[in-house]
Amino acid sequence: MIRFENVTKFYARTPRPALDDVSIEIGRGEFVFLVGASGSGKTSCISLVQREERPSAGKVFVAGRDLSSMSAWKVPEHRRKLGVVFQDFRLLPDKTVYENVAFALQVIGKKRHTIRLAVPEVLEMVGLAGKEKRRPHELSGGEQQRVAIARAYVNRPPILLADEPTGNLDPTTSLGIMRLLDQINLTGTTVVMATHDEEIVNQWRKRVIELDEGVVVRDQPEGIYDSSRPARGELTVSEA
Ligand SMILES: Nc1ncnc2c1ncn2[C@@H]1O[C@H](COP(=O)(O)OP(=O)(O)OP(=O)(O)O)[C@@H](O)[C@H]1O
Repeated sequence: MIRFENVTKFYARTPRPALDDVSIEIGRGEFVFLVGASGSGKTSCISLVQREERPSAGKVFVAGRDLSSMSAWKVPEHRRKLGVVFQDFRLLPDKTVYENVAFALQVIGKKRHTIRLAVPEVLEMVGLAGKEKRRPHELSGGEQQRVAIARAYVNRPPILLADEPTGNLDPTTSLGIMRLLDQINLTGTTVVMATHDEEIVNQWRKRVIELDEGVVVRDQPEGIYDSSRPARGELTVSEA
């Protein structure tokens, strides 16, 4: 579903690469935690999958398509295969919960009757039925993240990318968000979650890919994460 082939990413005016010869393969329906210290390259991986960035060397494939040879006009279609969730929710502050989610369908030209059916269904799924008319500032952080997940998932993309989705939330609220992402994964959606959240990673025991200074230092099924342990040089990449 997602394949990185020897991907190196340099940003302008930086001495070392953000990603250094990264090769990863993530299959359809997998749930993967992408872990590593701040600056290790997690967000860069997510940006490459979205084709917000392009590799300096190597290739990124998503759903069989080589993103480097994809023409610009095909990029919006590519992005429709992805739902994306961020640490800071990124909701439209003047729109209601319903409108925030509906907007994601309006911009891709979905018909009104489709929107009227899909939005309540996804809001029910994320546990926000009854809160359709609230604006983001009238919701808790956890509820705002649920709106963001509803917006990312309403078009049922085959891939959901989540960049530190629990980064602004307390542990109990984080657990609820993680349960929701797990539930989405159980519908067959591939989920890639970048996180520092040791508690979540260690509790859920899913595949863990660890980055350290842009290098994959660990790829482990049912892995754990200990951020206090120096990653590079102490661990080897297993054939997962
Ligand atoms: N647009 C950019 N321009 C220049 N350097 C960048 C850019 N984006 C990221 N970097 C650098 O690339 C490296 C990897 O950053 P990245 O954001 O991918 O890491 P991360 O693991 O997601 O970190 P965090 O957990 O803090 O979000 C860092 O050294 C960062 O400073």
